[in-house]
Order: sequence, then structure tokens, then C-alpha cells
Amino acid sequence: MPEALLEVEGLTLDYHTRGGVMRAVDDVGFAVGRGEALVVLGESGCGKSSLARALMRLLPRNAGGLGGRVRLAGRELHLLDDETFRREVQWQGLALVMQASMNALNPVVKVGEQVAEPLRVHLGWERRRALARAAEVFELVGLPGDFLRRYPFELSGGMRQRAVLAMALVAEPALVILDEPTSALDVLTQAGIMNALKRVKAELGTGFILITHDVATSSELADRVALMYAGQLVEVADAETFFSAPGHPYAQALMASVPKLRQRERPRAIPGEPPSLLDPPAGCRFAARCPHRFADCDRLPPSFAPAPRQEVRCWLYKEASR
Ligand SMILES: Nc1ncnc2c1ncn2[C@@H]1O[C@H](COP(=O)(O)OP(=O)(O)OP(=O)(O)O)[C@@H](O)[C@H]1O
Repeated sequence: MPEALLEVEGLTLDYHTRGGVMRAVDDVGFAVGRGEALVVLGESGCGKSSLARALMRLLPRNAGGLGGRVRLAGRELHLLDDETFRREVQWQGLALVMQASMNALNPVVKVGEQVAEPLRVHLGWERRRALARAAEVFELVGLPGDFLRRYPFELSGGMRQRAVLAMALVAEPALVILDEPTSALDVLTQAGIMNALKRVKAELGTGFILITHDVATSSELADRVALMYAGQLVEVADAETFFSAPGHPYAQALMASVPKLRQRERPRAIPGEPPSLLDPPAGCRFAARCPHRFADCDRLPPSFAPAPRQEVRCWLYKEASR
């Protein structure tokens, strides 16, 4: 991995619900190198958006128990108060493109003004300079400069998504978190957005955390993959290793569930359901669905077995490394 840009250790986030306290992000740790794209992959409800919210401190009212250490370019973000975090880290350090944010653009404000807003409001740039910078970023993400003067309803879904991406990039953050950036779009539009992201990555050296449930999308941009299951990471590996030789039984099952061209075997669904985050099992969270389950899996939670290119949270690997 290149020099670490973002280092996350022991990140946790709880929600207070009627049914009790739910730990949606449980002891999550990973690193993202400079200019690197880490894909956080996992099925719906496993805690991916909660992870993004925890990193950006954009928490709903019923959230609590935000814990862990987050370092960005060596700066200890967890030691900052909220006010300093918003002023000094949001937009310039870390920026987030939230799920469905292309539908959250203000309908009565021209797109260019909205994209320039982080520069004007957070960095105090005057309007003309901010709009000129917005025009540069528009071009970078593949939007014609004259679209600055359009209203959101005059743009297609893909164009609006590019505009939201431009807004995240406008203050040149070191790292952008993208939560399901293409899930509401058709495949051609998705491909266009992924190409725009590749271009930004190559030209600006921006780091990315791309959150998705879609294996095909993830393989487009990923340098490394972090696979999430029931609130925890279960595998962190470089992309090539993950896609060619997934280690965790859940990773293997996930890859086997993806249809592939010219494959004789049918895609296999993963039987069963993930456990409730309100009452997760004491041992491995995937044990109930795992074809390789043995006695230890139900009794004790596995920790990560470290390996240079692939870390796996599974007793099979712990046993092997003993
Ligand atoms: N504000 C909240 N209050 C209570 N529970 C919540 C809240 N937000 C999310 N959850 C629950 O936390 C768990 C993780 O949700 P999260 O949205 O982070 O998952 P996800 O992997 O991003 O899924 P999706 O892709 O469907 O959004 C889920 O069980 C969800 O129902």
C-alpha cells in the first residue's frame, strides 16, 4: 500500500432503537493509501452507510457510542471537537457523496452555485472565483461548463450524479467517500461515472472509499477491498487477490453468487440471513450460513489472521496459522 492517508482503528457506532442498542459498526479498522481506492463491499444492512456517517460525523439523533481512532494524513481526527472537524476536515480533508444525494440538490438553485457552495461557505472564497473553480471541476467530471447555469431538473440522473461528485471534489479533499454512487443509474451511465472517477483518481491523486453492494461496480475502481458482514469487516485484501481468490467463506459465497459470462455453473445464492445486529451471535457472525463451520466458530469470535495481501477474520485461517 502507498503511504497511509486514512487510518481507522476500532471504529464503532451504535443506534438506540426500541429493541435496544444496535451496534451497526463494530470494531472496524482499515487504512487507505494516498491516491488509493478502497471498496467497502457488503450486502444491504451490514453497516456500510453507518461507517460513512461515523467517519464524517454525520449522525442521526439516535446514534451513540461513536468510538475509535481516525487519522487523516497523520492528524488525529478523533481528538477534534465537532466544530473544528466541520471547519477544518469536512470538504477539504474528507468529503462524502451520500446515497441518493443526486436527488437532494436544491431544485431552485442553479447547479453551479451549489457546487461552488463549499468554497464560498467553508473557505470564504468570493463568488466569481468559486464559480471558476466549479467550472474546472465540472470539466474534470465530464460536465460541460455551461451546465453551471442550469437547474437540477434540467439535468439527467447521471449528470446530477456528476454534479454531486463535482461538489465533493471542489475543495480538493484528500479523500472522498462515495456511498452507492451509481446504484440508481442504468449500466451505461454507471460506466460513465466510473470512468469519471478513474480520471479524477489519476489526475488529482484523490483517495476514495467506494461503498457498494455491487461486486461488478466495485471491481472497476478498487485497489483494495474491505468486505463487511453484520457490522464487522471480515476480509481486507488487495483487489486482485480478493476477486481471484477470496479468502473468507462469506467472500467466497458472495463471489459464487455473482453471475459470470461463459460460466457453466449457475450463480449460487447464499442460504439464510445475516444475524440481527441487536443480538449478534457470540462466535463468528457468518457461522450459521457457513459451509465450513466447526465447533470454535459458534463459541468464539474470530480475529483477523494477518497476511501480506489478504487479512481474513475466520477460524479456518487462525487454525492454519497456529
Ligand atoms: N438511524 C437509525 N436508527 C436505527 N437503526 C438504523 C439507523 N440507520 C441504520 N440503522 C440500521 O443499522 C444497520 C446498518 O444500516 P446501514 O444503512 O449502515 O447499512 P448499509 O450496509 O449501508 O445498507 P444499505 O445499503 O441498505 O443502506 C441496519 O440494520 C439498519 O436498519
